[in-house]
Amino acid sequence: MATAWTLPDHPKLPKGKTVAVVVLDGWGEANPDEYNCIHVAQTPVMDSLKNGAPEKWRLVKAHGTAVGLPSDDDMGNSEVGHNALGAGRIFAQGAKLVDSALASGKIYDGEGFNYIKESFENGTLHLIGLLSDGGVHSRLDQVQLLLKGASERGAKRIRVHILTDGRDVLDGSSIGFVETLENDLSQLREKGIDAQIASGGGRMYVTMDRYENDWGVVKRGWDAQVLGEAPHKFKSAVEAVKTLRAVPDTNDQYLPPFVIVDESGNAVGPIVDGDAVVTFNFRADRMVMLAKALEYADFDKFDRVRVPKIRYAGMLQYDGELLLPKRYLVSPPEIERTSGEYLVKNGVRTFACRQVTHSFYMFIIFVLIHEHRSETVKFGHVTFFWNGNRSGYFDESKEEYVEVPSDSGITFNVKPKMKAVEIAEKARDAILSGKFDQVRVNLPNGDMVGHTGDIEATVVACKAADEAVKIILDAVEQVGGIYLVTADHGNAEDMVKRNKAGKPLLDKSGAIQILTSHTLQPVPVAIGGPGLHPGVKFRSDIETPGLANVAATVMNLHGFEAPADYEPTLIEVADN
Ligand SMILES: O=C(O)[C@H](O)COP(=O)(O)O
Ligand SMILES: [Mn+2]
Ligand SMILES: [Mn+2]
Repeated sequence: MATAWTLPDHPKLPKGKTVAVVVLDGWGEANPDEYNCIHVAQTPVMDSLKNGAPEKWRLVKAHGTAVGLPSDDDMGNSEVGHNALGAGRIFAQGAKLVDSALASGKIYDGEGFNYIKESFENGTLHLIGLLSDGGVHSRLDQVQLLLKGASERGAKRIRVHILTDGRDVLDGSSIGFVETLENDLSQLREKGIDAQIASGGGRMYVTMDRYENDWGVVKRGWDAQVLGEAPHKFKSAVEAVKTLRAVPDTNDQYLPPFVIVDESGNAVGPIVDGDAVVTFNFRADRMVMLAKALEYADFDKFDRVRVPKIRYAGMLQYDGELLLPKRYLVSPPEIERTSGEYLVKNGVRTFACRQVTHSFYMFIIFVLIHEHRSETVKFGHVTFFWNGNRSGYFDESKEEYVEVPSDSGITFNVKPKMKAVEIAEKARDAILSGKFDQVRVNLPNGDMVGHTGDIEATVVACKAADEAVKIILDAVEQVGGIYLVTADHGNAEDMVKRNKAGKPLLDKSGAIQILTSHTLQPVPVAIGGPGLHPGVKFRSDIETPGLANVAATVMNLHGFEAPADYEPTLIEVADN
């Protein structure tokens, strides 16, 4: 059935207000203590939203089943958080879809697996991805099942190219994951399968860049994985990780690339003609660049030196618009009819097609042009993820996506303010220009600096994000607009691993265990601004709302009712 794109008018809320949608990345709500960097930081603007208008500030769930993850033990993340914010519904996410496909065995019946299987007789099966149980980009138990399943279905020679984590899991945990994998591979070897780890490196330094921020990262991985060349050579991956971690100031996230070599010093697993490759991350953003390098014939981002003729499949298809990669083991969630697409179509499509009278009215009062700003490390969050893992515009004439380049080649604790002011100033200018009805931004500081585990720097980061919010809210004030400030998941509000009672855990040496990852905490949603109808307040009848309830709320703020199958709006309008 054709989609009915026209949204009903909201019975009480007007159209034509400028709406600023601000997503604070990694900004959850937690008990105030010394490891809550948001609490420790001076954040007068966010504090005033919380304390100034209790009926216009509330918490929503940003993790687990509320955002389509397998269980409520799964922390939120940017992909699922922004997907829910933009799509207004909860879709079973990659982690869950891969779980079911493995459990039912359907993964082995699909086109993707049958394609790579053609290489099993004469070639090697290479698995490349993030080795941890973080559940954000990949999960070790899924890799274990895939190894078992592939070997039972004829893979005779297997090479695993690992990326160590320390970002979605504790730093230092990489050794345990490598040992677990080594154990599995040795069991396969006992069954006569030639299975080994072939290369590795830390996720932030090798392979897993995103949004084309730094192709050098992908090249380092390519050299090790495909060419079998790296500055460090070891006989085993456990030895590699232990040795490289012993160097001062290194951590799991930033381990240099290494290859595993045989007795004669030759790399054990370069990728060659006839091999099969699976990138086993289910999350797209940090695998798209490698997918391009593996799949595109025309490629000029770095010199690939040798481009093997391989059969390549992603765990999922990473980009539904680019159809990248062409082959994949599990179909991604079909996140369609996102709020962004609806809103664009209600500004323009109605004008262009049949509903002439209505559309003319719409056109005059609602030329909808979105402006989306963020710096490169988070750029795609308010575009790609927001739009249901889809790159590109819905209607280029009505949308503008602008990117503020990130600093590259540094860890963000060095510059915790990042480009927050630049992002906010661009948003401010867009709001003041009067050309845009929705200005959507992501402020990355709490998250990007939170992931470094540097508490002092994260406090500076939170203050910087708060200052950026002020710049944006001041502009909203000037144009008589509306704001909705929220976050995609927690991070900076809790920087320490805790026991069940909430007490910080200590490591063997008595030091606190720093939490570099996201959290299970809820996030705030605050609305306001001079353009907000005075009767608007948060409903009290939605008991456990989540991020998916935000899309209908934003549609209301633009003067529309949300589609019936969207999660309900958070707001109601009292007659006064
Ligand atoms: O990719 C990352 O940086 C982390 O694994 C998750 O962080 P994000 O979900 O905030 O991007
Ligand atoms: Mn995030
Ligand atoms: Mn993050």
